[in-house]
Amino acid sequence: MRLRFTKMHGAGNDFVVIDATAAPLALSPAQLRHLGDRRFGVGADQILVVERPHRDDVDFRYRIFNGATGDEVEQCGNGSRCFVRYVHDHGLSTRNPLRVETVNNLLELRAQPDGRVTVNMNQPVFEAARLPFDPSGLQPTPVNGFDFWPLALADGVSVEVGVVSMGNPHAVQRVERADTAPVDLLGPQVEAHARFPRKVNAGFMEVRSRREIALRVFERDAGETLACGTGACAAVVVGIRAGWLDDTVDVHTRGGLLTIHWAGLGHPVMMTGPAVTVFEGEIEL
Ligand SMILES: N[C@@H](CCC[C@H](N)C(=O)O)C(=O)O
Repeated sequence: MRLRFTKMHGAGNDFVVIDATAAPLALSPAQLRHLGDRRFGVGADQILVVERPHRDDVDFRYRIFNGATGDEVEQCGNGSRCFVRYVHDHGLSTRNPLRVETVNNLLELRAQPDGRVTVNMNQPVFEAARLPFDPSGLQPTPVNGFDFWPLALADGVSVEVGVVSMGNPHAVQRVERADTAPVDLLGPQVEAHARFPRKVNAGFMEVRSRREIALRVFERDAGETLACGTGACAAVVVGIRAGWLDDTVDVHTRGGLLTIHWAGLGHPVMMTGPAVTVFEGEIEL
């Protein structure tokens, strides 16, 4: 099968985007991994598939697969911005804002005049069972009334994480400096920690001021990426709940800048950032 694709990125978190609006497309995990493979395929952190919606009140459905495993995941912040750019650039819709369903959510996305995209990422979810996260027997450390949970890692190391779901699970720890944080060492241990039965995205947040953080994320089934949109939302939410951050925060990732706004409990998280097309192509699968 010959497949047309578009290579895109949002702050360096990169995607292969495929149009399945004309006809249904069922790619196998092996085909998805091939698309994600940086040496033998195209190369991408995630594969995004644009489909017709299953319900009347939204414009599209979009599905997300981690490129390294081919497994479907619930949410991808940077991908959702690229999805809007893709749909507009390929003439699939001129609507703005667009409403889109993901496997477990409904998002509203708005292309901005400056080329960036703003996404209503919905409200963060803190219930442990919904991540899922198993806190049984653990003693949390409350910071400003928000719980940080101790995670025992190898060699007697323990880290304290704030846990939150942005549709997908996140565990965020505060570090002195993001650039020297031991992401390679601790990221895989947090990601696969037994307390997270479906694994977790591991965030390392440096608070630079009340309006600025630096963030690195070791993504579930992807390794460290240059940016993680849901990770940026999760880190800012945790920082606001802990009393460290104001409601609008610039998040510096290794691949670019994202701006996150959250007015607090009961409000959705708004994420603004870039969405860029790199090239288009065809591949034999
Ligand atoms: N890059 C993404 C998140 C992609 C999914 C993640 N790896 C997971 O498994 O939950 C983003 O920008 O949010």
